[in-house]
Amino acid sequence: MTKPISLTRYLIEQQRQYQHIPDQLRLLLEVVARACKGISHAVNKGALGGVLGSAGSENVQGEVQKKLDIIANDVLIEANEWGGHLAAMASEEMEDIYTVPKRYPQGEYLLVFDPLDGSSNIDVNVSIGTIFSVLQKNHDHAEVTADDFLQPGSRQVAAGYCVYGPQTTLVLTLGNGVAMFTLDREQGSFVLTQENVQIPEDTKEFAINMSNYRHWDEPVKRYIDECLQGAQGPRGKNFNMRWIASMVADVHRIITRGGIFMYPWDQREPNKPGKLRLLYEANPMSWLIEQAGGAATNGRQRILDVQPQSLHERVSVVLGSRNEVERVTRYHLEATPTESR
Ligand SMILES: O=P(O)(O)OC[C@H]1O[C@](O)(COP(=O)(O)O)[C@@H](O)[C@@H]1O
Ligand SMILES: [Mg+2]
Ligand SMILES: [Mg+2]
Repeated sequence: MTKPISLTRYLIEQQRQYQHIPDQLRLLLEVVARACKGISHAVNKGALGGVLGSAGSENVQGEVQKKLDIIANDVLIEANEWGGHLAAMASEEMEDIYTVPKRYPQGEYLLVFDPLDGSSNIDVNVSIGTIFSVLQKNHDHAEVTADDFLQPGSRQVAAGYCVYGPQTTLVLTLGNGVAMFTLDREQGSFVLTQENVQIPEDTKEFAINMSNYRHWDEPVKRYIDECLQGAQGPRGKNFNMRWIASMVADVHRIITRGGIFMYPWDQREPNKPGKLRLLYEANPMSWLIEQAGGAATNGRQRILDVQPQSLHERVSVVLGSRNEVERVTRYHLEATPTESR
């Protein structure tokens, strides 16, 4: 039997193979993985650990915070602030950025995260996760501000997520493909379980919240209508549907067996481009998807090319199997402006 490869060993081998991975970045990723292990333990305790239910507060987006949203946020901050790898952090659960206190050594990276994705699934024991992205700090700025985080996703230096499901799985890219690690609870370490992950170009499975159908733009309705017509319709094949309502779990399925995921703009909040957040959710997931051979757009443009204007900016998301994402994007570009934003 071949010896299991730990996350640490994988990262060191990546460093040897690709000279551009600095020690600070490797150590930072190990700390993030350790924090995810801590969050995984908290999630596993569930009602026994008193971690379920609402925290009785709201985040900056006006969403009710669950206890685990706050626990996961605290675990990530506490694990990362003293290590010397980071200059600042930004989180879906915090209105402002968190700069590393001056009593700790200052690093050159910025860490961005959705500490607990899929909050509505916490109390019902359905898969949830942590999404993270690493950016480089601007060396010309003595003090880090929120503006330093407003970098397009194409400038990420690492991105990943950890899904807390039947298994705890960490999925990571440093720009050289996608690798998956499964948490071995007996050893307490993440073990490499798949390398060079590839998403099939075609699929018969779509993921979208169908209850919003009446609020969508025409191009999205057109795409879904055609899927629903199945073998009798223009696509000439039957489609299956899945919607877990945890982006991390839906994306994990797509990375594992293909599919398309959409959370498009809709009329419920016409002034917002979508529900999902560009920095914490869309950018890291889009980079992972592209690194696995898939595609990710906002319906018109590659998500990784979108220049963020604010920390908590939202974006429409279409990602997954390349040929399906290209079709949805074409439907948007072919539509007249009034039919599509
Ligand atoms: O409940 P809806 O509208 O289907 O939204 C589900 C989406 O919202 C999210 O839960 C948003 O993430 P948070 O739980 O981090 O706010 C996504 O994970 C998921 O894809
Ligand atoms: Mg989320
Ligand atoms: Mg969240």
